[in-house]
Parts: sequence; C-alpha cells; structure tokens
Amino acid sequence: MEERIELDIEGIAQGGDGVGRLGELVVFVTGALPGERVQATICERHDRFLRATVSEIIRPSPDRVAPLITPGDHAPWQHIAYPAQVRLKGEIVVEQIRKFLPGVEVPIRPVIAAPQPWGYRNSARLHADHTALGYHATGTKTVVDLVDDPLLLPALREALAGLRRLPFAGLISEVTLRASAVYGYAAARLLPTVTAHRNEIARLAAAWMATTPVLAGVTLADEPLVGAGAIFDELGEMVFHLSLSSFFQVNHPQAERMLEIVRTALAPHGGRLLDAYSGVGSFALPLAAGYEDVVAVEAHQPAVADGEQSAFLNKVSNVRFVAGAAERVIGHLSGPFHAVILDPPRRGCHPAVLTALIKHAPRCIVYVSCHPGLIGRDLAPLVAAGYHCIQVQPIDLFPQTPHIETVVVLERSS
Ligand SMILES: C[S@@+](CC[C@H](N)C(=O)[O-])C[C@H]1O[C@@H](n2cnc3c(N)ncnc32)[C@H](O)[C@@H]1O
Repeated sequence: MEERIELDIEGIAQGGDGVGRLGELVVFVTGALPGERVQATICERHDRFLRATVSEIIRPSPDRVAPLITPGDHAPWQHIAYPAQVRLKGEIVVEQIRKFLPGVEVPIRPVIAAPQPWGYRNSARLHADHTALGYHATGTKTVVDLVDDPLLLPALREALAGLRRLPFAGLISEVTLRASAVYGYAAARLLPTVTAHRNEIARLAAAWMATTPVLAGVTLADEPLVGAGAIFDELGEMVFHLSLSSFFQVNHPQAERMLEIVRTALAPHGGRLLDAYSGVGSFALPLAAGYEDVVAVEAHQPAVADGEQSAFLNKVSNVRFVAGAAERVIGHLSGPFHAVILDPPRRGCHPAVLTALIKHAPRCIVYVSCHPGLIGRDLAPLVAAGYHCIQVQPIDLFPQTPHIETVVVLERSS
C-alpha cells in the first residue's frame, strides 16, 4: 500500500530532488523545491534515506511555475522559474565540490545562465510505441505522447511535426533528431521495431522528407536511407561534419561561451595540447591555431571520422585524432603535453586516465564536467599530485533540467 508522508523541503540534491527529513532519515523528494511543505509518496526505502515523489504541494515555493509541457524525463525542472534553476545549480556545484574536496580552497564563480531557457536544444531522442511519440515519463519506460516540444530548436519542432503527420506507429521504436543551429536544418536517425521491414521504413522516410522541407536526410541506425546521413554546423568559427551518432553540445550559444572560457584558461600555455574525450574536436579544432600540435583522443569511431573530415574542411593540419578508449590510449602517447582538456561523459574519468595524466605532468588541465557529483572524485588525485584549482566556472547548458556543466581549471605550481 502507498505510504504518504508530510515534510518540509530544506535543500536541493545533486540530480535535482528536493531534500527533507523524516526523523533520522533523509528524504529525497522528486518534484519538490526548497522552502516547500509537501505531501510525498514513498517509492524507495533504504537504511539511511527514503526516495519519494510529490503527491500534493501544501505550501508552494515562490519559485514554482506552471509546467509548459507534460512532465517527462527530458525537462524535469520545468516547474522551477529559470532564475531559481540557475541559483539551485550553483548551490549543487558548491555543495558537491566542498563535500568531496574538504579543506581545499576552491574559487567557485556564479553560474553563467543561458540566454534562452527554452528553444535551445539541437538534438532530441524520442521514443515511439503503438500510440505515442515522445519522451519517457519520469522514471519509467512509458512513452508520453508529445505534440510539440518547446525545448527544441525550430528546425526540430518542424521535423517532429512532419513525422507526426505520417503513419509511424509500429515501424519505429526510436527517433534521434539533430539540427544545425547555424544553418537551420535537421536530419534524423530511426531505429526500427522488431516487426518492421526495411522497405516500410524507407517509404516512411521518403514521405517524411517529401513533406518536411527542413529535413535533409534520414538514416536507419547508421545506414543512410534517404538524403544526407550527417549535418554540418559551426562552433568557434569552424565548420563541423556531424554524424547523427556523434556527440555535439546541445546548446549552441552556451557551447560557444564554454569554448571561450576554455580558450582563455589555456591561453598562457602554448606548446602541445592533449584533448581527451574529444568528440568531433569541438575544442581541438577551434583551439589548434594556438598550439604546435594537438592530439585528440576519442573512443567513438564515427566522431573520430567526423573530426578528421572537419579538420580537412577547415584546413587544420596540426590536429591528430587517436581512436580508442582514453584509459588505454593516454598512457602510451609520447609527451610532453603542456596543456590538457578532459571532457569525459557523465560517468567521469577512468582512474587510469588520471594516473597517465599525472605522469605526463602538463602545466594546465581544464576539466569539463557534466556531473557535479563526480568533480570531486576526479579532481582528488590531481589535487593530491600538486595541481591547484584556480577557477571553477559553472555554465548552464541544460535549462529545464538539473544538469549543469562545470569548467575547472587546474595548474601545477612547479
Ligand atoms: C561529454 S562528450 C565531450 C566531447 C567533446 N569534448 C565536445 O565538447 O563535443 C564525451 C566524449 O567522450 C567520448 N567517450 C566516451 N567514453 C570514452 C572513452 N573511454 N575514451 C575516449 N572517449 C570516450 C564520447 O564518445 C564523447 O564523444
């Protein structure tokens, strides 16, 4: 039977839940805001904490706003006014860094807010079942039908509307949409249902292209079906070739600002640059002119191919892409490296990467994190090896979600 509790929410947790207390137990409440009193339904019990979801708001926070779209797992913070989202993200970064690096003096700057809290995303991964096309409901695999998504760039909203006019049900299980922020068009990658035939999906893709001018191509997984199998976009005055499965930052204006933060932090350190977890070279290529040479290490082969093609397109000849897992590659690279960028996926850095970096002994390391809960874990070995955090700059690339990007600049004193 459902168990409900009533409690005051006192803080915010990494991951976005409100935090309250029930006697000795900490309670993480999804959908609750600091300053609120809520009734919550318990969904998980552990020895020292509970997880719960809001069932009724008894005393709302002044930061609570009406959601724009059906709540789902892609915009879990849309019930929070944007300035409060920015403030809470700052609190999360400060709390996480102080918790994992106690006693280490770390200058943490205020979060750089996004210029557009809606209408910024250049990519979307939607799920389809027999009746619905949309995102999963929070914490479940149930697809919530979504007629429109104001979080997306206009080209993606148009592409989505075009697909919704066609009989997609039963043919596709997933669609990834990717837009070019600068050139204003889109392409899509479809995954089939187990019963769908290739020809039926090819007919769907052809009809979608014919009726949706903004759509430049559709692939079936990574096989081109119709039109282009990749898009072009720009960052840092470079043109990028982007396969639909390669990583590229979702928020274009904020990615430009982040690139400038990294460029400025690295500016005093010329010589050789290592870009670890480089993706398509979003840092390596725009920054290459400031270095003798750049080595970019990336595990996803299509991203490496995109990076090499983009280097060729932009006439950048001093960037070498190395395909492979950073934890296996970096220890075997011949140094020295004077500066390093580390931009790992959400799970953070493999310990072998940090060990190998310490041996390379660069003067400056810029760590770009998309998971504040792991910054302290990944920085601890670097701090123990003599690096000092000289700047921590959180920047909001993901409005309407609790995610936050943080750029940490570390320098070695001798
Ligand atoms: C957060 S993205 C950053 C990409 C790039 N720096 C950018 O800003 O566009 C992380 C990248 O690491 C890659 N990756 C994941 N695991 C890896 C590993 N073990 N070794 C190297 N690259 C990895 C992913 O494919 C992805 O391109």
